[in-house]
Amino acid sequence: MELTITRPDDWHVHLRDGDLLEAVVPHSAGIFGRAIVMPNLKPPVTTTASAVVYRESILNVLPSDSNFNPLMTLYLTDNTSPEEIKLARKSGVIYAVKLYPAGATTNSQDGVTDIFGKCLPVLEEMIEQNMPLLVHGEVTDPEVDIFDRERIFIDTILRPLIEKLPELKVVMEHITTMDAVKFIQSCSGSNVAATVTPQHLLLNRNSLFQGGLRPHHYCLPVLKREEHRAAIVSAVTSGSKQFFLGTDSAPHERGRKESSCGCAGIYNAPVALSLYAKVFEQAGALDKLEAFASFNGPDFYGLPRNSSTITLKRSPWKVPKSYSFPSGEIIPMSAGHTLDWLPLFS
Ligand SMILES: NC(=O)N[C@@H](CC(=O)O)C(=O)O
Ligand SMILES: [Zn+2]
Ligand SMILES: [Zn+2]
Repeated sequence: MELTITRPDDWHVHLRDGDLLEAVVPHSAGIFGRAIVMPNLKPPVTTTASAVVYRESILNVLPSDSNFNPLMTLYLTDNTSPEEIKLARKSGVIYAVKLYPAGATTNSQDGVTDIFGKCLPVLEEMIEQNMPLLVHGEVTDPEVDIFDRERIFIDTILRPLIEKLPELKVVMEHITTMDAVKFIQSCSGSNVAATVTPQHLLLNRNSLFQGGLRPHHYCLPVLKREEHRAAIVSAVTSGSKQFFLGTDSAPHERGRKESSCGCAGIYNAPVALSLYAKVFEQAGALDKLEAFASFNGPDFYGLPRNSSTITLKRSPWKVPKSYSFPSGEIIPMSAGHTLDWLPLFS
């Protein structure tokens, strides 16, 4: 059996830089037409000028026959100016601005400390320029239980923000809870959406401790209870246009994951599409995969859908145990496992 769909895009990916960039770009570019590229490098991509340079470095490592189009983002800080948003729009290569609450996740230390106090003029300019805000939706207060950080972010920051600026386009990235599902569904109109990762559709928090501590299942927001996973699966397989594909593929060198203080992030670019297909097949909703993977994202961003296609063959294939690159190894999600849907590269 084969399934041919419009070529999907990845609306949330970390391509990193240096030799890690070189190692991971071909995996994303082989499957996806476009990708929204996260700006949390060291130092972060806070200006249009640095986003343009970063984009060039991605284009430089693309396989020669690739049409992959990296859609760049700016990293929002307390000091981002409305002028920078105008420049970003004018550049023609920047498609969104990313909110990392300071301290919430990998390389977020330069993120926003007080969105209402520091960022309203920038957000108003984003409305003007029709530039979406992408949100890592977790509060950073260390007193708040890590499993509650997304829910409390919705109540204390996201809902008030959307009430204050209803015209702002907002994507809640990598949602992990039924609270987020309900919140997204409660936002009427077309301005609020969410991306969903393969790991949050397939794994619950038990997978962090299955037979021992599993650093390769650790990402942020952290995996939640089974009831949350099930709610996210129902939402994406319902056919709602408010949910779309964003892998959050986030490679870290093996030693940085398998460590006494391991980094958050799951590398899933080579397996993501196969895993999404598995989720939709298990839910009896394979007919809804194409909209989730290839239509809802571009429709939300106001971009054309891709004109090329990709074919998935229902044929078992074995995921490599690791990928080597000059400074080490990266371990993909489902490493060493057999998956059912094989993407045929075109
Ligand atoms: N998801 C993660 O666990 N990590 C991401 C950052 C992020 O998306 O929050 C990373 O950059 O490693
Ligand atoms: Zn994040
Ligand atoms: Zn991410």
